Amino acid sequence: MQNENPIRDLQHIPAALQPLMNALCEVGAELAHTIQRGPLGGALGASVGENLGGDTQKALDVMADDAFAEKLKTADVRWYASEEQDDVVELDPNGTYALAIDPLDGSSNIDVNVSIGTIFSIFDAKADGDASFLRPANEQLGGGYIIYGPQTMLVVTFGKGTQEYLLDPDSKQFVLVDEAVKVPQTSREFAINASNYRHWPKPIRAYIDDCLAGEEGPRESNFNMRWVASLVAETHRILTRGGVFLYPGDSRKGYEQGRLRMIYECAPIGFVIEQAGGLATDAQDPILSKTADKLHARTPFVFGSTDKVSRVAAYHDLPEQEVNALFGNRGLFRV
Ligand SMILES: O=P(O)(O)OC[C@H]1O[C@](O)(COP(=O)(O)O)[C@@H](O)[C@@H]1O
Ligand SMILES: [Mg+2]
Ligand SMILES: [Mg+2]
Repeated sequence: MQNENPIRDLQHIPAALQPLMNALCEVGAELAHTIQRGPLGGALGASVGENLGGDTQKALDVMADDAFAEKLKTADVRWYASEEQDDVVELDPNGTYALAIDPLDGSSNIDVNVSIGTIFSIFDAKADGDASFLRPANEQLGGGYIIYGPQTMLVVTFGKGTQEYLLDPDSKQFVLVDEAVKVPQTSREFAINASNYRHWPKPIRAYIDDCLAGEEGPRESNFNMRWVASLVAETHRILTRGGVFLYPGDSRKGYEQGRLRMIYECAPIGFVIEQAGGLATDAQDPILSKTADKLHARTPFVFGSTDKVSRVAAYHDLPEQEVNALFGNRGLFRV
């Protein structure tokens, strides 16, 4: 499948970034096809190694990484930083851009036919590879993701709102379907891996306790819970119907800063969410104000509808006796 322009509607994409975006989408469309063929194309979920973050690499992780790195060599990209590579790789010494990527997000869902994705972040290239990425997230030129689900979609921002494109299975082109995506502000859903409850910091436990207490608790309202275990799928749901996502730091060894990686997961998702009118933090401070201190650095991550993300931050400012109080006594948050 070859299309001269994998993206049909280019009007929201800065001209200089169009070759890069077309390259990303060309590989994205090919990956969507590979994923749809599933086991007919080989054992996509087979374990093939381990990356620097200690995660098992699946065949599709490596396949996706190879495909993006190869295609981006001819798309004006100088520096390539991938979840699946230990160090920054130089693709084109004359390239203008630095691209960070999670080639395949939600790897644990490959074999279970649940939505997975690709997350990417674009900076202008500096002379040094590492320095091109170890900088404030608010210097991103663009950020977004491709979700491979029942529909394959591109969601991206270049700092002027968030746009959404659908891969048309007939024309095999990404077609603009929403030029100003907005995070709904009214929602009663939260997403967190609740199996880690006992490891969470107290303010996170208190926030979730109060959601679980429902109508009888200080929120005086019932909540619903979701956990897909694909960051792209959680993001897409929150962009569509609001809510809040939390992956906090916790007391497990290696999880002090949570699980998600700053440069190629949290920074671009935070950019997309903020441009859609939501908020993204490290549980307290804006994610876009943060700078990673190393390529694969992790960070706690909370994002979604503004009031909910602000409330999570506010729980961190509660006096000790309020955080420890049973929900019925957490007076500050009644109503
Ligand atoms: O298995 P856990 O701890 O619930 O973590 C799930 C999270 O891990 C991730 O799968 C990490 O991404 P990768 O699959 O790219 O490593 C996220 O998509 C997801 O939000
Ligand atoms: Mg990921
Ligand atoms: Mg990944």
